[in-house]
Amino acid sequence: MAYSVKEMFYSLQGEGHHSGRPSIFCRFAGCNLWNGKEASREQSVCSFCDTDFIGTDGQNGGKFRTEQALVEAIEALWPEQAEHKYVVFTGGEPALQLTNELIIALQKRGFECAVESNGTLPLPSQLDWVCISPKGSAEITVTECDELKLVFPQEAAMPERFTDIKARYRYLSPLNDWQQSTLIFNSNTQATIDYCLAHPQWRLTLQSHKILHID
Ligand SMILES: C[S@@+](CC[C@H](N)C(=O)[O-])C[C@H]1O[C@@H](n2cnc3c(N)ncnc32)[C@H](O)[C@@H]1O
Ligand SMILES: Nc1nc2[nH]cc(C(=O)O)c2c(=O)[nH]1
Ligand code: SF4
Ligand SMILES: [Mg+2]
Repeated sequence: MAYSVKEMFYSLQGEGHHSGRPSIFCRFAGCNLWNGKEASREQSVCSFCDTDFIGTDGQNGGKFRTEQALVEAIEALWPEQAEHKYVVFTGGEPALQLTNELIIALQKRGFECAVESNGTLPLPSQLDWVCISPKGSAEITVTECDELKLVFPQEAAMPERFTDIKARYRYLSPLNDWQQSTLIFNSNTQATIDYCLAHPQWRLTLQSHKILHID
């Protein structure tokens, strides 16, 4: 199986349950809910995406023709000799490309494998951590996850719609301006705080990498 990767980098997980954890991000190209072009953003099912996932031209990006080639490129980004290896597959929508073969090959090299997915497509069974982030009116087909991380508020995807999804943790992440790489306190942040206080099964998470100005 060949993989199209927009970019790969080593940083701290900025969002959700593993916030602060050193992680390699492997960002696959392409998404099923938006083609990535500004001209079609408004007509898309997902219209607030903050990420460029078109093509393979980002840092450490490229076309990887085999699992082995991608495994080696990921391994090369982890600090030498260090343990607690962790890779987060994101995108774009990683479910379009991610396979158990890739995950198992990385696990053999000592990596835990996590995914950030919109939850509309089936995911490989061997993942160590599954984070689902529902988008607008898109139907969620994943029924169980480790972490449900909902961008808030979304008219067609309010938290009550997802009570049937089994999740170890439920987070609300304030909707941020996709044109801004800095996190600024705004009315969405306040609305998220208010919703969590009134519905304590939900916890606040912030895109902390946008506060810290790291990748
Ligand atoms: C770019 S997406 C890629 C993974 C997958 N397609 C998804 O949507 O979960 C990575 C994460 O960024 C979040 N995200 C994207 N745009 C955002 C925005 N404008 N404000 C807050 N979170 C955003 C998504 O909800 C998701 O949790
Ligand atoms: N630091 C950092 N944390 C992240 N968590 C999820 C991200 C993503 O774009 O999927 C992301 C990202 O792009 N950077
Ligand atoms: S589903 Fe994820 S990658 Fe696709 S457009 Fe929405 S936020 Fe971006
Ligand atoms: Mg991001």
